[in-house]
Order: sequence, then structure tokens, then C-alpha cells
Amino acid sequence: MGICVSSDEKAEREKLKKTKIIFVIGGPGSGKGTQCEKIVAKYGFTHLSTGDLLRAEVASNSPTGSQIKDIMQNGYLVPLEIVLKLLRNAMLQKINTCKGFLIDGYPREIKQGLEFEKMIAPPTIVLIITCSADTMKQRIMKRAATSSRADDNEATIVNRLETYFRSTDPIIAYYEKRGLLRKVPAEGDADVVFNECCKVIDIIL
Ligand SMILES: Nc1ncnc2c1ncn2[C@@H]1O[C@H](COP(=O)(O)OP(=O)(O)O)[C@@H](O)[C@H]1O
Ligand SMILES: Nc1ncnc2c1ncn2[C@H]1C[C@H](O)[C@@H](COP(=O)(O)OP(=O)(O)O)O1
Ligand SMILES: [Mg+2]
Repeated sequence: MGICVSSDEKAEREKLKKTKIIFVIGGPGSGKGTQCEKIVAKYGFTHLSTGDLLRAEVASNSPTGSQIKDIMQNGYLVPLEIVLKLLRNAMLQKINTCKGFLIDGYPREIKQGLEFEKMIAPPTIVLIITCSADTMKQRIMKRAATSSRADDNEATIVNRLETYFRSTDPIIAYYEKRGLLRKVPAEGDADVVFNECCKVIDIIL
């Protein structure tokens, strides 16, 4: 017997496949959230940050929240199943009103990207925001003054940077090979970086 897929589920899948999906990746503090905010204002896309979804889960004190709190506080990756489930639910909630999705902070490992394509749809493009580790550190330390994020401290930043650099090269190579990667240098002012993001996005509209 085949697997039974309900007609609702089929319709959801079809809608997700037709929607533009931009993965926005880059190191901690590179400026993903900042650029996504600007992109939302100009293009009206729906911004979903996996970090924000996970922080909301922790704040809700759910069993999943308590399971992932320490992982995040220490700068490591949350298990893929948890992230993808939250992300898929959030996408389905917005699917009827959304002009396109900005998926911020995902994938952080190749496996996340592969599983996303299996469960949801392929990305239209993958935007990578790049700057030096020193710049990332400086930006996070500045953000730490106001963010109250449990992971915005010097010890955790070291782990976050290590986690990022360990898993990112294969992701870059994978999407580059498929012609989906768009690199945006991010040492400059947020407006200069945004200008570069627009050039990339305008092409897929
Ligand atoms: N191009 C930039 N130049 C200077 N500061 C920036 C730039 N982009 C972001 N920032 C600042 O750096 C910090 C991290 O940015 P954020 O968008 O939260 O990064 P991410 O989501 O990648 O961790 C924030 O305090 C933000 O205001
Ligand atoms: N796609 C993902 N897979 C696993 N863990 C994730 C994740 N996205 C976020 N996390 C967890 C681990 C990160 O250290 C933490 C904060 O993520 P974030 O808010 O995207 O950080 P930043 O914006 O500084 O890059 O949440
Ligand atoms: Mg962010």
C-alpha cells in the first residue's frame, strides 16, 4: 500500500513549491537579521529566523524549549528535526498571505538543506552574507549591550564562530555547484550591503 497523502497536504506542498524561498546564511553577527528587515520593508517578503523561532520556543517553557535552552546558550546547533518542524509550521501559517520567504539562519548544515527540500521545497537562491570573524565578533559585542540574548557573550561567541566555520564550507560548495549561491560582502555599512542584496533579489522577481 502506498503512503496516504491527504489532499490538504498536497495543496500545501504545491503552494510551498510555487513560493519564492531565499535562504539567508552567514556567520553570527554578520548582519542576516539586519538585511532581512530591510528586504522585508522593500519587497514585502515574510521573514522567518530559525534563531527567533527557537528563542520563542525556549521562552514558551515547552518541553522542547527546555531541551534546547542549554544547546543554544553554549553556541551549538539544535537538532535538525526540531528546527525543521518549527520552520515548516511557521511557513504553513503564512503561506496564504506571503509573497516569498526569507529563511534566516538556515541551513546550518548540508543535511538541513537536503531535508528542507524533501519536506518543503528547493530554495530559489541562497544568499550568503560574508565578513571577517573579527567584524562578526565586534558586531555581536556591540549588540550584546542591548540584546539580552543568552548567547551574546565572549565565551559563547567563540563556539558560535567555530560551529559556523566548521559547517559552512560544504554548504557553500553544495549550493555553488547547483548555481544557487549569491555572495554578498558585508564589511561595509548596512545600506551598502543592502544595495548588493537588492541586486541579487531583483533578478529573481
Ligand atoms: N553592515 C553592518 N555594519 C555595522 N553593523 C552592522 C551591520 N549589519 C549589522 N550590524 C549590527 O551588527 C549586529 C548583528 O547584526 P544582526 O543583523 O543581528 O546579525 P545576525 O542576524 O547575522 O546575527 C547588530 O547589532 C547590527 O545592528
Ligand atoms: N538552522 C539551525 N539549526 C540548528 N540550530 C540553529 C539554527 N538556527 C539557529 N540555531 C540555534 C543555534 C544558534 O547558535 C542559535 C542562535 O541562532 P541565530 O539567532 O540565527 O544567531 P545569529 O543571528 O547570531 O546568527 O540558535
Ligand atoms: Mg539573527
